[in-house]
Amino acid sequence: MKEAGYYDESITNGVVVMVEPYSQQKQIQQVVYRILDANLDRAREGLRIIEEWCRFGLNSGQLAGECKYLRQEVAVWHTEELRAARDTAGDPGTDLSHPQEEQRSSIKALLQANFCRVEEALRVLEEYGKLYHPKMGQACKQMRYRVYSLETNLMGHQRHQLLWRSRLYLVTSPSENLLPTVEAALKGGLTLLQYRDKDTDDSVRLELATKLRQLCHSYGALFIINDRVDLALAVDADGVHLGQQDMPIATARQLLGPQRLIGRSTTNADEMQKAIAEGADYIGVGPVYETPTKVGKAAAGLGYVSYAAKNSSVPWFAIGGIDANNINDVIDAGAERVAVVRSLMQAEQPTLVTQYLISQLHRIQPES
Ligand SMILES: Cc1ncc(COP(=O)(O)OP(=O)(O)O)c(N)n1
Ligand SMILES: Cc1nc(C(=O)O)sc1CCOP(=O)(O)O
Ligand SMILES: [Mg+2]
Repeated sequence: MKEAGYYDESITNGVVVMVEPYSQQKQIQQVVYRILDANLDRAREGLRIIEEWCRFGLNSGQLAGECKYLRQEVAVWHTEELRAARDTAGDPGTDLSHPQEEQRSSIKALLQANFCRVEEALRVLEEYGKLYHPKMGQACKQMRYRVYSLETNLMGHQRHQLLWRSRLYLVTSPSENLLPTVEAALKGGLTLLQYRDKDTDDSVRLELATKLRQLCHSYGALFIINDRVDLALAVDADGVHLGQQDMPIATARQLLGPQRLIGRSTTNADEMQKAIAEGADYIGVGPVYETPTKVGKAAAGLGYVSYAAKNSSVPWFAIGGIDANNINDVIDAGAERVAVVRSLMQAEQPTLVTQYLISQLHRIQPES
């Protein structure tokens, strides 16, 4: 590669520009080379960490392939002269680490930290690369945008995988013990929570939703907001649950983007087909039994559960009046997933009830 020519000229168009003596030019060049070398390494390492999760955690050849492609694109710029500039012993940065780098609360946090690392490294490469090769800045900029897309796709993929794996869905009701109850359920293996509160001030909703999102994500669980797309965006929730009277799915999708989850309540076959056609990521199927939590809504019954078992192409959750006593009837009707409010919000031992409900949902389905 040609040496950086920026330091060579003393007069350009009759204007005197700053010139460093040759020895200083060389020194500056070495510094630029070291910056490029360090950040090329950083970008590749971060991509490799993300790639391993795509490959072994998500089993996604497509996402892993994109990581590998980006790693190889980065490697093209890692020339011998840049590697030769490395001086690890003389680098004061090798001992510097932030406490947050020493602990990761979840895979999501680990991935996000590494995406940040790759994106930052590419930004550095974009700027300093302009001093090295006329095409390096532009190439790194394009890679950075590809990494942004990869991040969006991967996070969406993660959410969908966890949604499919989730058997039990806790929908909250207002409670003095909201956070401890939710945490107890998370300890029991809950991976999907919906914050539902029809009568509280928005300031309180915002505060509680923020805390619940943090709590859920620290346990690697998905966090959904009932009814309110604006609140879901404000607290960076994983998605929103919309009933038949709530916002149309298409409008919510426009606001939330393709990667967040949208659930829809359904009570009959027509509503189910419409919700799926409109792009719902999952559906609620109920009420299976009449319930005081949703006063005035007639039961759809176990017949609708059986219909859903045969016809739904998206994950669906039987909901309404389900508890430890009748869950096996609902499972026998074909349900693999259920959503509950009172069974957990009013449980004396939410961890144990969560474990019990999940264990029943994992039992082998009877032959039909
Ligand atoms: C999982 C799940 N299923 C159904 C509902 C009910 O939604 P909706 O009909 O909009 O009623 P409200 O919950 O808003 O009163 C739900 N929330 N979650
Ligand atoms: C919020 C909700 N939606 C329903 C529906 O059928 O759409 S039933 C329901 C309440 C479920 O509460 P519990 O588990 O306490 O019976
Ligand atoms: Mg609603």
